[in-house]
Amino acid sequence: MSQTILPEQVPVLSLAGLSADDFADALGRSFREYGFAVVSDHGMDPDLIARGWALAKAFFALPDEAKRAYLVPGGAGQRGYTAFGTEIAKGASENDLKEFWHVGRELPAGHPLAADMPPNLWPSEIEGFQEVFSSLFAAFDVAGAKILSGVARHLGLPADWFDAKIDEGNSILRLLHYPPVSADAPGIRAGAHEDINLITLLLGAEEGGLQLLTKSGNWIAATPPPGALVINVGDMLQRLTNHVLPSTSHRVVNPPVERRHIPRYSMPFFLHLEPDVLIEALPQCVTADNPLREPPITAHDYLHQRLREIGLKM
Ligand SMILES: O=C(O)CCC(=O)C(=O)O
Ligand SMILES: [Fe+2]
Repeated sequence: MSQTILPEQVPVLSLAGLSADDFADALGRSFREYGFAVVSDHGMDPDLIARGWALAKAFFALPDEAKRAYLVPGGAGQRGYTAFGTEIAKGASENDLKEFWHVGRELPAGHPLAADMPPNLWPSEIEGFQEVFSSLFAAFDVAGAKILSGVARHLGLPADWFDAKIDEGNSILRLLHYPPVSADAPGIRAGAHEDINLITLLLGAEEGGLQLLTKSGNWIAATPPPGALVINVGDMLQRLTNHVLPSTSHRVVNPPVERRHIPRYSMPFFLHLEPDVLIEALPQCVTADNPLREPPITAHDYLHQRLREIGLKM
């Protein structure tokens, strides 16, 4: 496989600037070709996002010992803090050069899905953290539902087809910090992997380093305009569409030597189905040319199988 980085780019689509049908069409084409789409004018409040960046930076600047107070033993990294060097891409030999914080969906006490969605932790050192990231979680939920409505239209489904399946989905907002890298650092910031969930909406990729693997086997850089979302198909949507929409390998490479002192921050929202939803290939995606690839599985069972593979669950 070639390691050359080609100048090819995933096109930028304006969510506000296109009609619902045109957006669905352009999104579907981008997802089929790249498993990725770059979406501007997504409606998320830029001031809220700016506050989120400031608070994420403040949290990661805390001493290690303070951050480690928010590790959740046995929690499979699903809430609170995961320390530098814990996660490893499936099949990789080096652990990733990153630390992160996870915010999940807040459910009322006694909710039937509480076993799947434990309460969040909030760092008491950082004022406003809970308020800002709860609001950002809600904003990602809204943006994600709009994107999935486009996916539904593209697949010939009713525009609201996903709504009831994601309303209380086990989605996760991840605040990522890739610290400065030493000149001789082994490995890369995040090894090549595919995301487990339905779709991922990512802020912060304008910082550089994110690359995706094209169908022809070349790595290309994701280069969104400032503030745009980089959105990718995860394994669950790939499975639901019988691989018509591909879950594409991506990675975060180390910066060139002269930029290695610069940390990188990003914010992916892993949009999940509700745990009991059965992921079963859509009939319109199973054809003579593309026979059924994988059997049905619930979102819950699939997630836990995958968490074991990436070192977050024993
Ligand atoms: O930080 C990035 O740009 C990508 C992060 C990512 O792919 C992930 O956390 O799954
Ligand atoms: Fe990813």
